[in-house]
Amino acid sequence: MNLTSNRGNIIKGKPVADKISESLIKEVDELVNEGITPKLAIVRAGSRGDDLAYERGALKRCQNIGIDTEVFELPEDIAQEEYIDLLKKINNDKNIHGVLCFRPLPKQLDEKVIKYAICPEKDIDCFNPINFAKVVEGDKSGFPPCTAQAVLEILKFYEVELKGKKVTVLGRSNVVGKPAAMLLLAEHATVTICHSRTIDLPKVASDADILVAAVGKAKMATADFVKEGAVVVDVGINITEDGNLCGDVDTDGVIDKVSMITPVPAGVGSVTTSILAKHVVKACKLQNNR
Ligand SMILES: NC(=O)C1=CN([C@@H]2O[C@H](COP(=O)(O)OP(=O)(O)OC[C@H]3O[C@@H](n4cnc5c(N)ncnc54)[C@H](OP(=O)(O)O)[C@@H]3O)[C@@H](O)[C@H]2O)C=CC1
Ligand SMILES: Nc1nc(=O)c2c([nH]1)NC[C@@H]1CN(c3ccc(C(=O)N[C@@H](CCC(=O)O)C(=O)O)cc3)C=[N+]21
Repeated sequence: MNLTSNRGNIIKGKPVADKISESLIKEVDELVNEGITPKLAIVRAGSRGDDLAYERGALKRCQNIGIDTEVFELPEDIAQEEYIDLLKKINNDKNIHGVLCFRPLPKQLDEKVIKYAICPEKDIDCFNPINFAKVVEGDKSGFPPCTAQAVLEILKFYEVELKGKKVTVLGRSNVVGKPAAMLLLAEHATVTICHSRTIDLPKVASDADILVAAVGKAKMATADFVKEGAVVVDVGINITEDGNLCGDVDTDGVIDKVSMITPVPAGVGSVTTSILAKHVVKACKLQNNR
């Protein structure tokens, strides 16, 4: 990538997402010609705002690529047995190749039980521990969480060297922080993971060549979190008082220090949905021995 200056480059998700979509359109075309249409099932209990935002983006992306979708909308107070019965039905449905269960689950549902109910072959957002273990082992045959994978795809697209680089990940959730750290480790980065109990966050963060913020606290990472010339990937999606989206990084405050930074919106979020689509196509091909 030809960057015009070595400071303050905003690296957008769209070119990364477009490149992935373009090759998926061709792959889906070939499958459809053979009578196979990849299909994604989305399981949503209740109507949380961030689930709906992801759902809208995912449906639009799949539609553009030619992937079928079906949303299973459940009441927020759905009983555990019913939720598991639905997953069993999806597991047995040959026309559905991938399933996305929005997380966190409503509190009456026991994640420790439900995560085993999705068969690993259709588990395209890494809910089942089998797929999570593969991420930790560096086994690429599974499905890492789409957002964690999106972080990697952006860094690769913009040719950011990872080997031997110091990377700090802010956040250790199973959906984003922890798997992103494992994927970066597999690329031979030296990874530090921070969380709410980390002492002197700015010091640990500002030691990094690459900073990944996945905390869920609007503009928390200020200029003192960032080393001169660092690359910053802002995963956070926070809704501000005026209804706009903002990241976990105080972009205005850090822009003059960084070499590259992903924006919010139009950064990691737009790549996440294209990875989701990529995983559905991969699952579909594996299930059809392609
Ligand atoms: N771009 C995209 O496509 C996506 C974006 N997101 C966004 O990414 C962000 C993170 O999501 P997710 O991982 O699900 O969030 P979680 O709430 O599950 O995890 C947040 C993590 O941040 C840590 N944390 C919270 N507050 C602090 C603090 N003050 N200092 C240091 N660490 C802190 C927590 O630490 P501890 O473990 O100690 O509690 C936890 O590990 C959110 O903004 C979410 O909206 C999520 C999915 C997709
Ligand atoms: N199993 C699971 N995996 C998730 O990754 C997951 C989840 N559950 N539950 C909900 C949260 C929240 N989340 C969002 C993703 C994109 C947008 C979003 O706004 N996306 C815009 C783009 C935003 C941008 O441009 O940055 C779009 O796709 O058009 C919002 C929220 C995922 N999550």
